Order: sequence, then structure tokens, then C-alpha cells
Amino acid sequence: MKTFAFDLTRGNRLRAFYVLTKPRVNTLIVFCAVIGMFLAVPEGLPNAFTVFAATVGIACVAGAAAAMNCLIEQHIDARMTRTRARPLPRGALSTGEALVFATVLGGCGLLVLHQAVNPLTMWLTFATFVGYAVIYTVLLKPRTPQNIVIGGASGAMPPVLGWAAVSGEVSSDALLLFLIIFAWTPPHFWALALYRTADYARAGLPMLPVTHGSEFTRLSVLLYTFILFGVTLLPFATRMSGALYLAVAVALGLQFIRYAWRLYREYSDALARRTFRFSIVYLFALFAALLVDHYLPW
Ligand code: HEM
Ligand SMILES: CC(C)=CCC/C(C)=C/CC/C(C)=C/COP(=O)(O)OP(=O)(O)O
Repeated sequence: MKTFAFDLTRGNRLRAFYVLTKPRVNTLIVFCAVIGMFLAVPEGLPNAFTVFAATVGIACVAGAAAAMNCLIEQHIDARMTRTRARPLPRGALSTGEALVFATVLGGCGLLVLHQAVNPLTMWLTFATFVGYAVIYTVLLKPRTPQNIVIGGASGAMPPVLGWAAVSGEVSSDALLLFLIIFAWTPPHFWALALYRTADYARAGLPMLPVTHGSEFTRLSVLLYTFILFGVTLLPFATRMSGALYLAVAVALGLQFIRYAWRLYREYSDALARRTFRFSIVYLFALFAALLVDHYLPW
């Protein structure tokens, strides 16, 4: 009986460490990195071992970055409905445990990248970690409503990391992938912030709907979906991708604009929530289209 209770506790603690890595967000982060790896090879497939090692390394560092963010923000998380059940605010893990976990996980990830991939990818991934865990979380998030626009640069890095892992360099095509996620981040986040405004206000965070109100935020979402639409045409314009990608990018882009337009005209929390969910489907589908298009025979 005692052993059973111990096992249950250990299982819960393992789960708490897992939750600390924000696994759902990082699934899409790693997905974008993997697509970057495949797009970096002009023909054929990338080396399987490199893909495996780079995926493991990037996933570990991304998980460590999320854990570090949870550690730094535990008192803010305790004040928000959405985040107060996270492992640190609810006392499932201690600060020391989270720190050791993030350090070991991140250290292992960087080691794998250095030894089994290449030093460039290791350094770029380290810079991404610092960009999110320090520059965004500590410096920007509590200070400016442009926090996620600037901080979005680290979230936009995954395809660049994947590209560097396989090719050993950062090409202009990789920067186009960066630009896509960079332009996607504001509508992605502000859609959520719109229906979580009270949460952010309670936590004292200067998110755009808190500082500039709902209407200005919705206008900003609309503006960025237009910018995103333009940016997603660039892979076709530069002949990096073909007609199938273009068709998918236009269809998805128009749908995103439709959401943003409706959100601007007739706001409801339910619509903001649907727009946020769509932003995630959008990025998955757009990157999948880049991959499929890359391997089409024409
Ligand atoms: C500075 C940039 C970003 C900010 C501030 C941001 C913010 C957020 C927030 C607050 C959530 C809700 C998370 C939760 O409730 O646990 C979320 C969810 C999500 N984000 Fe982002 N995000 C950013 C960038 C990204 C990037 C670059 C990706 C992927 C490429 C991404 C993918 C996701 C996914 C997949 C979810 C849904 C998670 C779930 O279903 O629980 N985000 N984001
Ligand atoms: C090394 C590497 C590839 C790292 C990538 C990690 C990265 C840049 C993630 C950005 C996405 C993310 C978890 C945003 C959460 O925002 P938030 O922290 O404001 O959300 P919260 O309120 O839910 O904590």
C-alpha cells in the first residue's frame, strides 16, 4: 500500500516536470524546427542521425526555456486563472527542483547539439534560450506592450535552428521562415490576450489589451494578419516554394484575415478564443504545406 502511494507521488512529480516544459507549445516549436531541417536540403532527405540529434537537442533546450520561464514567473502565474495550476504555484515542485531540472535539461540539449550536430546550431539555440527566458521573460514582458513583438524573435527561431542543424549555415530562405513566425506571433498572442485581459491586468502585466484597450488590440491583430499574408507570399515569390504552397498560404491567410476582421467588427470572447485556436492550426498547416510542396516532383 505504501509502495503504491509512493509510486503515485513519483508519477505525479514526473508529470509536474513534464508540464513545466510546456509540451503543447513546444510541439509546434519542434515541428517548425524539423520542417526547417527538411527544407534545408535542396533534394533528397537530410541525414537521419542529424535530424534525430537536432530534434532531441532543440526539444530539450526549448523545454528548459519553458521551465525557466515558469520558474521566473511563478508568482505572476499564481495570480492568473490560466496559469495558477502550474506545478510551481500549486507547490508540486520547489524552485530549487525546477532550477536543477531546467539547467540539466538545457545543458544536455546544448551538449547534444554541440557534439552531434554542430556548434553553430548550439550557439543559435542558446541565444534563443536567452532571448525567451531572459530578454522576453525578465526584461520585456513586465515593461512594454510590445513585449511579444520583440520577444517573438526567439519564438521565430526554430526553423532557423533546424536549417542550421542540417546545412551548417543560415540562408536567406531560412530567414523567410523566421519572418513568417515573427509576423504570426502578434495575432497568435493578442487573440488570447483579448479574452484573458482581466487575468493579465490582475497580474500587473502590460499586455496590449490592458494598456491600449480592446479595439486598438483588435486593429493591431488585423494589421499583423495583413502583414503575415504578405510575408507568406515570399517563399513563392523567391521560388523557394511552388504553387501548392501558394494555394495553401492564400487559403489559410484569407481565413486568418476573416477571423481578424470579424474580431475587429464584432468582438466576443468566444470568437477571440476561436481565432487563437485557428492561429495554431494555421501555423501547423502552413509549415506542413511548405514540406509537402518541397517534395512534389514538379
Ligand atoms: C513571444 C511569443 C509567444 C507568446 C507570448 C505566446 C503565448 C502563448 C500563450 C500565453 C499561450 C497559452 C499557453 C497556455 O495556456 O499554457 C500559447 C499557446 C500556444 N502557443 Fe504560443 N506564444 C508565442 C509564440 C509561440 C510560438 C513561436 C509557437 C510555435 C511555433 C507557439 C505555439 C503555441 C501553441 C501550440 C499553443 C497552444 C498550447 C495548448 O494548446 O495548450 N507560440 N502561446
Ligand atoms: C530554445 C528554444 C527553441 C526556445 C523556444 C522557446 C520559445 C521562444 C517559446 C515561445 C513560446 C512560448 C512558450 C510563449 C509563452 O509565452 P509566455 O511565457 O508569456 O506565456 P505564459 O503566460 O503561458 O507563461
